[in-house]
Amino acid sequence: MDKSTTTSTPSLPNKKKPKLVLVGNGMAGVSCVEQLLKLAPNRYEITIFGSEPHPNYNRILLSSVLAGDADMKDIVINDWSWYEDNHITLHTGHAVNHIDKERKLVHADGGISVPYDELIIATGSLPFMLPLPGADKEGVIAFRDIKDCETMMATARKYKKAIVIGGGLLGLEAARGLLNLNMEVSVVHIHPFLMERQLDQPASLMLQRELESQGMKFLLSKNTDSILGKKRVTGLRFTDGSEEAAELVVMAVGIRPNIALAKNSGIEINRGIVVNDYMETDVPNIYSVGECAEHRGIAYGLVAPLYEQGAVLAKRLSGVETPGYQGSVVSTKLKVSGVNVFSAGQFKDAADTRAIRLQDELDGVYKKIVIRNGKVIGTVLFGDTADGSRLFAMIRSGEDVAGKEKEVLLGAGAGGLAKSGAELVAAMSDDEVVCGCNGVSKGAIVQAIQEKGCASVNEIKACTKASGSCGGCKPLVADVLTYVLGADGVKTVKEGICGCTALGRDEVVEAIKNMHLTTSKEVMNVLDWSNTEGCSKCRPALNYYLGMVWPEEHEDEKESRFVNERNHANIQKDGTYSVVPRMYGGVTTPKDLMKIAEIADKYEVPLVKVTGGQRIDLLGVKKEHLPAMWADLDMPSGYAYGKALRTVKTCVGSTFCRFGTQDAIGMGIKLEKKFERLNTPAKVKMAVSGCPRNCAEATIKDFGVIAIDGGWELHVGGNGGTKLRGTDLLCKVKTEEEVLEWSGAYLQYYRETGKYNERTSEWLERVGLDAVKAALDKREDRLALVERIEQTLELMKDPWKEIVEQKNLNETYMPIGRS
Ligand SMILES: Cc1cc2nc3c(=O)[nH]c(=O)nc-3n(C[C@H](O)[C@H](O)[C@H](O)COP(=O)(O)OP(=O)(O)OC[C@H]3O[C@@H](n4cnc5c(N)ncnc54)[C@H](O)[C@@H]3O)c2cc1C
Ligand SMILES: NC(=O)c1ccc[n+]([C@@H]2O[C@H](COP(=O)([O-])OP(=O)(O)OC[C@H]3O[C@@H](n4cnc5c(N)ncnc54)[C@H](O)[C@@H]3O)[C@@H](O)[C@H]2O)c1
Ligand code: SF4
Ligand code: FES
Repeated sequence: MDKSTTTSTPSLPNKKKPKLVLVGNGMAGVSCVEQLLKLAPNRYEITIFGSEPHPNYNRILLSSVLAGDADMKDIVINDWSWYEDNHITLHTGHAVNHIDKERKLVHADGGISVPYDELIIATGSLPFMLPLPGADKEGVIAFRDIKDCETMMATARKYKKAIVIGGGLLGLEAARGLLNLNMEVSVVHIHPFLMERQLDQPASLMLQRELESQGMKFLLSKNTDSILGKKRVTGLRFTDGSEEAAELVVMAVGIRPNIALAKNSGIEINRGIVVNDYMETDVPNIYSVGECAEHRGIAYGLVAPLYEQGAVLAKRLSGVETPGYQGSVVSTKLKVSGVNVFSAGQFKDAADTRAIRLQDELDGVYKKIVIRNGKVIGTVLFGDTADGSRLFAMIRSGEDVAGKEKEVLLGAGAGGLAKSGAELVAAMSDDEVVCGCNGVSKGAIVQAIQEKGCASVNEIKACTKASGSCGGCKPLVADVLTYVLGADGVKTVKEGICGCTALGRDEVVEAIKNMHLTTSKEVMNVLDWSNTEGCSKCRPALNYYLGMVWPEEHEDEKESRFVNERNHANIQKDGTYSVVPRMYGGVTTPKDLMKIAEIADKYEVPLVKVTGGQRIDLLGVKKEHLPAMWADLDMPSGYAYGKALRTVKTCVGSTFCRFGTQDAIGMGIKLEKKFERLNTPAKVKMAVSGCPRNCAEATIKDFGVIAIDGGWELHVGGNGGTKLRGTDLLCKVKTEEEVLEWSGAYLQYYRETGKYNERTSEWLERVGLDAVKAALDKREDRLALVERIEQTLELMKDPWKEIVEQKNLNETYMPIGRS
């Protein structure tokens, strides 16, 4: 992306045009110029100075570049040609060092001086570097620009151990990126809770648990005292005397408005450059927008308000009337894949506020709204953030919700059933904001689709900018498209399974089959992966696809699995583990119960809990006790951590219940014994009820069996989690053998066509019930699928049995964090 330090394109000679100079070629300043060019295309002769050697790029997406989900070339917002096309003179690699207010001149490094009539200062922020002894050592960096990003990527090729100081948005995104680059990462945070500026304590704890399960390590309530090492950093020492080794230290402890230029030029500053509602400084014809500007005492650090500021200034400079900038309520999302966090407004409790909270620790969902005087003033969402834009719109509009506060929190889920994306969009008002970064409403997107013919997310981006910054609103933009055009009208734009490839799931699986690829390395080489090591998204997916296509030849690549699967145990929030033995159909015996009790006692298990899946969870187990506990238990693993069959819940059925028409327990045990250990694209839950009263809740399971007079109903695609979905009826059968045949064929069809990480509820929505019925309708097709699943099932082994049968338990067992 680097070109030369200076690209100078003389603008069209026009003496009458006033000269506009922009200092800072970043997101806020250039966005203001873009708007100005739209409002008054030929009004100014424009010059832009940027101290970085790049054209205008999307700083936000540096996190995605680091994580391997985007390429440097993807993050350019305005390429070199944009400046030329708009007759803008661009000086890159040249910092402006002084403003001569009297003579209206800017002076830049390299002896360049340029006169101005109007001047915009948009110099952004500087990362705050803790002034610690040793902070100047090699390997101690910030995360702010392309250079930092490149340094991290190069460091990861040579070194193994990184520490990120600061558990805020930036620190966590940096940490996730470094993990993807195969570094071991510890995050040092001064507070006891992560992202304390954006989250309350419960959400913060859930976030920590999720990130720990991804392999991140946290050192909380830690204050760094000094940076160790000679020339290069070797570690950190903390004020409590403890030390931690590191070969790379990334400081992400906040930012400071970059006001040096304004300060040395005599422009009024406080924390930032002080501006009024029209973004004017105290000096005539000098304005400021972006992170360097301080408006009504606030210097913002997110793009949405900065773009609003730019829009106001563009109007001011083009003579379009504007009420001025009134300040912004901000919302944030963390850009870490697999983690949904949203927070907006004033979400902390105060004496004059009341909050409603909903916490579901099983599915990892937390929702909170804060109410003052009948109005929503803040929200925190974890796990399920679908209601974020609706709640944010309420906060911004100040709508009176007195009396219906609970409805507001439960939102789309109220009344029990989750709504589809298109239904959610239908319920949104036209002025509700879909893209927070760019302030694009549902109405504006609908207009772009209906009036400008946009038929894909990319075309909408080009037209409205929606989804062009952090990208977090892409799914919602896609939902608006589907809502307006219907699924058939939407252009399918090819998207790869991750940032390492443009190939989609089906193409990758086809290539694995046709080219007989049996290892991830082979797939990545042959299919030209851009990142030869793969990333956290494609590695586990490839491991699954390879195992599905070549059950015998493919050797499970343990290092590609997520940490819980790698360790055959669920890590808990306090760093301990849970042990869940299988209990087929929820049935146990006094002997097994006594054994479990003895073991719980022997290993001082702090909590013994009966789970929703009808088994017993031993919680709070120390890692070093795991192998011995499993050896003592001598019971099969319940796979409570895996993308595999979890449980088969049963009711008592005809064995004891007077309503029962069939043996639900017996059927459930058969199913569980048949499919235990089977790898599936995502977790699978089953249930069997002995009559249509359905006490085992089979209609919210991936595969539900309900006894009816003379047979069984087979239900599919249910989900009782965050996105509640009732099952669809697949078929009715007469015998238990038929239940086993249909369930085997159904599961294998899901295994062969599902995307990795896609639950059956999502898969069924995507492929359609009719397609599934058609695939299973003919007996010969069903038997072919059953044959393939049988081949796989024959090869499955109990992981803990294997581990405990090894001579040296602790050596064989792979601790968290090591592969
Ligand atoms: C990794 C990362 C991820 C982020 N993710 C998000 C996110 O998800 N959502 C969100 O809303 N925000 C996010 N942000 C914050 C967002 O990027 C900033 O708010 C935004 O870039 C600020 O824009 P700006 O124009 O004010 O400053 P900048 O984009 O920093 O631009 C300022 C430019 O001015 C140049 N400059 C400085 N001084 C001079 C000078 N004297 N002469 C010439 N040029 C000069 C600088 O080199 C810089 O290029 C993220 C930031 C980072 C670093
Ligand atoms: N997804 C996003 O929206 C996103 C992503 C990245 C960056 N950003 C923006 O970039 C800017 C910088 O982000 P940031 O996370 O550095 O800023 P921040 O101020 O939000 O967070 C800094 C964190 O560092 C912690 N901290 C401070 N001193 C510390 C110390 N000595 N040791 C350990 N921890 C310490 C603080 O408690 C705080 O939580 C912010 O404006 C942020 O909004 C946004
Ligand atoms: S589903 Fe029917 S058989 Fe099973 S427990 Fe309930 S009432 Fe009894
Ligand atoms: S919300 Fe960030 S790009 Fe739309």
